[in-house]
Amino acid sequence: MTSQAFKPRRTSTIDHDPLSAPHIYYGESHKKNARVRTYSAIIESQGRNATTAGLKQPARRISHDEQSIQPRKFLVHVESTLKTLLSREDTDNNMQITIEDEGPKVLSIGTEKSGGFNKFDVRGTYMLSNLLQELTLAKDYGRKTIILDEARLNENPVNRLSRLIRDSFWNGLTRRIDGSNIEKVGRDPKDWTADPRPRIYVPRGAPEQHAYYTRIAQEHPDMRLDVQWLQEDCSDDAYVRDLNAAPGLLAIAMEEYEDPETGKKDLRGLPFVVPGGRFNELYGWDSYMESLGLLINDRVDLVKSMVQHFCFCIKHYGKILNANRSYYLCRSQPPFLTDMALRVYERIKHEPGALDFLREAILAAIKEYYSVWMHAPRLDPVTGLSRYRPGGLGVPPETEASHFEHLLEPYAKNHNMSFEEFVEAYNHQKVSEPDLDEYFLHDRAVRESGHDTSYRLEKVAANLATVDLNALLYKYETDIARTIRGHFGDKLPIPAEFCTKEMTAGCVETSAAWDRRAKKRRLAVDKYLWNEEKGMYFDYDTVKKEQTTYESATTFWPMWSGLATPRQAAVLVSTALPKFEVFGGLVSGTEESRGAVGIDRPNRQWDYPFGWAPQQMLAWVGLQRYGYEPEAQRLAYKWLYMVTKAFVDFNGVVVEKYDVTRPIDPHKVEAEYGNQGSDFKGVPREGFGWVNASYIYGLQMVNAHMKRALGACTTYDTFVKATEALGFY
Ligand SMILES: OC[C@H]1O[C@H](O[C@H]2O[C@H](CO)[C@@H](O)[C@H](O)[C@H]2O)[C@H](O)[C@@H](O)[C@@H]1O
Ligand SMILES: [Ca+2]
Repeated sequence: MTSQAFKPRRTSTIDHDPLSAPHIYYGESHKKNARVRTYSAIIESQGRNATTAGLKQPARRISHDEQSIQPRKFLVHVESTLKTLLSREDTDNNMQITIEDEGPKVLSIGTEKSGGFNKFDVRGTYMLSNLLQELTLAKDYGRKTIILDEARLNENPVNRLSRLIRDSFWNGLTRRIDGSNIEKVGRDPKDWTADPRPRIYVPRGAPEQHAYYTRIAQEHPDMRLDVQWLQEDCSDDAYVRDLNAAPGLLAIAMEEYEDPETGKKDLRGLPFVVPGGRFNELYGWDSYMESLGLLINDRVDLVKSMVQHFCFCIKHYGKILNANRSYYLCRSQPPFLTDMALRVYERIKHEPGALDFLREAILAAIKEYYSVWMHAPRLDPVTGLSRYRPGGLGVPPETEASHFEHLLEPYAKNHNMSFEEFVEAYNHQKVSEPDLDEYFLHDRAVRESGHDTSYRLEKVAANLATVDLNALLYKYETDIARTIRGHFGDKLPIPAEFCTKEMTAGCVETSAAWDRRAKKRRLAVDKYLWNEEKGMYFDYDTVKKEQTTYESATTFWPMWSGLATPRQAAVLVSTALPKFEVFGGLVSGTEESRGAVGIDRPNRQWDYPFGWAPQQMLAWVGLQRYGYEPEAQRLAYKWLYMVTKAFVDFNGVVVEKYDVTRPIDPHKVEAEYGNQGSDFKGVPREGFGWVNASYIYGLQMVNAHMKRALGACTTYDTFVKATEALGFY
């Protein structure tokens, strides 16, 4: 095979940042720098005989540029290199290059300096998968030939992942709901109907949005946008069930803006971040978790608007929704609004309107507190504690079709019906099955808790005063007290639209009442949820009137919210922490609590051996709050190492959850609907919202030594040995 050299038009002194974001690096301005007249094809076919180890030999080298003092750049023809790379290295044909592929793990590509004549070996899974990612991006931008900096291929993985999250993933996950975007965000991978189409439900209190979307639908008939009013009482169980025949988005906050070109005023959706994968809408607690990373990445605008969306939801739907789809209308999620709003306020307090923003959020949180969490059916009047206990009827439609088969098949059989016939009859109360009613009451509560699903909660969730929820409400109470005192002169008048019947006479809130509520909750939590003997918190069954025994990582949430006393915190660290600490950080629950799993008792994704970003982040913050800095850093290191290693070995993967006991491929989780975030072609574009955030947030917690060690993919044990040997710790 012969090789023809390029004659590049310029030397390699391009004035650019080799690690700039893809739209800059591959976008128009960069394009002109890589115009070439000819291209020398990669030598691909030689040396491909199998070795004894079953691996293929690298392609034959021509001339190699092994030595270079200048940062190396390559001159690459995008399409042909992609083709060669995939055919040699992606041996399991999943459009990713991972440690499971059995290719030669080396590809020679032409150097820019030699006009592509001399070759350099790109070696190993990480560099090759980065090459695949870069070529895929270049192709997206319509590039035929590129000059590629080696720095993009061998970049320190910690820097690379942080950079991708900051420059690409957040943008990939950002949505606005308006005419410009409704086709994208209207798409619902969970839609079960025969004719999925963009549909938006607008609450009665937002007529301007109804008029807006009606106009958009008329202007763009090709979108097939269906615009519907919601009825006034939009949480009525039967009404929400009936909407399942035509599922759709629920309208969220919009702003007025002026088109800079035409000078015309119009509405525009406020942006927000979706979790990723099948979750393409605004979620409750995911948004909070995402905000912890977004704020570090200076995306205050996004977090601020997510707070505004939550205020809109409380005003128009009566709660912060599980997510803004019609089938979530009865359901909320773990409440984090006060903390989220206060974090934003800290960043914008010098701006005009900042205090109004905070006031609006605190008023909304107060309304939510009274009317959702301290109200029937979620409030347990005996203990004064709260439960996840949403309304709703029938089988949750958004789950995987097979999720309830095992449970429902026997009922269908008894009624002599097919599975589908039975679900239809049961949902519309044409057959009565009280046991199933009870089952689904708890199932809906499991989903409201965000911990869907887990043997901690199955068949009992709606009766539990959980540690998690009550720790969060304590945070509301203390945040609200502190804010009223510190920002509103200890008197917060409540406008009529935020008043509920539980509010004090004259509708003025003062900090003293909120301090009392917090104190009362702490006493109740100590009485019902704290277990002195076992040295940790447990949920309390308000019907059986006893503590449960399932050991859950939620036991650390009282440290996050400041509910635990310093002594309780010390006991949690010495007694509970060792039960949950594993290879990749904290596991959701202990193996013993989960019990045996098998064909008839499948794995649940919020049980052992799985670990989730929110559990890690809340525990880190809690540990720091009580002065357990080394423990917080250790847990953060373990989690970050696991995420980094999977990212390096599996083509940049970042997923919804991890098997934190599995060192080699922790992202492989086969529970319930599988793992979200792993199914991409060539290049990851989104990661997963809360794991992205945990990565950015975690990196702020670990020290400089740890950060360096993570960049070199050093396990925690090796890191400790090395630093001990050097006398650092
Ligand atoms: O479709 C099944 C369930 O999916 C959601 O739960 C999971 O994803 C959410 C978004 O990332 C997350 O908030 C939750 O903690 C996860 O378990 C949804 O929230 C459930 O309501 C739904 O039934
Ligand atoms: Ca592969």
